[in-house]
Amino acid sequence: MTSLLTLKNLSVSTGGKTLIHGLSFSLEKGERLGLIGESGSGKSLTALAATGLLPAGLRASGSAILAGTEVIGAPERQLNTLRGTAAAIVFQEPLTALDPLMRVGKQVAEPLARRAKRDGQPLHSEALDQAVLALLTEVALPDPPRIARAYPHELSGGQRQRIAIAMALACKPDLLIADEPTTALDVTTQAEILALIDRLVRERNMALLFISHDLPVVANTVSRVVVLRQGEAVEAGSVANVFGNPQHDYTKSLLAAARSFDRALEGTP
Ligand SMILES: Nc1ncnc2c1ncn2[C@@H]1O[C@H](COP(=O)(O)OP(=O)(O)OP(=O)(O)O)[C@@H](O)[C@H]1O
Repeated sequence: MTSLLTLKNLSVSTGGKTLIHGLSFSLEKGERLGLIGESGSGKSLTALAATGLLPAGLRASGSAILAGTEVIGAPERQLNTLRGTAAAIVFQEPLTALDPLMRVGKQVAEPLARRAKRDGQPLHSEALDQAVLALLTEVALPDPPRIARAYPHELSGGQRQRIAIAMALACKPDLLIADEPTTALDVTTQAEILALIDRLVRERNMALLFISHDLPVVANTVSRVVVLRQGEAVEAGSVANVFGNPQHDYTKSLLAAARSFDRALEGTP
């Protein structure tokens, strides 16, 4: 079986500095993989490199094959097609994905229309409006017609993240990449957005690359993890193995930090 995403010896560098060192892992169709590691360990850069979205000044080498296409060195045109179909990313801060001056319904309509055209079944006017409302309903936004007319600043942080998720779904991706999708939200909203992602991934049979430093959330969301430290994978395996029987000292220290945080919250020493 060919994997949906295969990284082989992927490195990312800037100037003389290497930020990701020879990373290799693969993700099968419908599989859920977590990328964990402390801040600055290279989680986001891995996702950006895998989808050809590295910012200017950063250079990737090695291989990242997404849905059968080599991303590293691919022309922008090819990458655009791939991002609109094979993979979509939900970022930590929904405002980065949203245009502040455009009604959110129109923003969801754009990727929907693009994907429909690519599929040879173009959507226009009334049918497109209906598809937008259906997508807003799917991400459990209340009163979709009202939300569709709203501008991003008129929505709550959780509602904005639901819009960003709807825009990702509009691409009908085989792979959803969620990069710390709940970090910017309050705790109750975090739980709702996680439950939403969990449901959508299951219902649409998408693969999930889930980036987070919240280990309990990762344990509940994915089945396999890769542990990154300073741009290198130090450990990888099933959640049960890596969390239950960590081999690397760094993984042990991440787990110990998560446990002591939990104990502090419970008020036990
Ligand atoms: N555009 C850039 N130019 C130079 N260095 C960068 C750039 N973007 C990221 N880096 C560096 O690359 C390293 C990895 O960053 P990355 O954002 O992937 O970490 P992360 O694990 O996702 O962290 P966080 O959890 O804080 O988002 C960091 O040392 C960061 O400073």
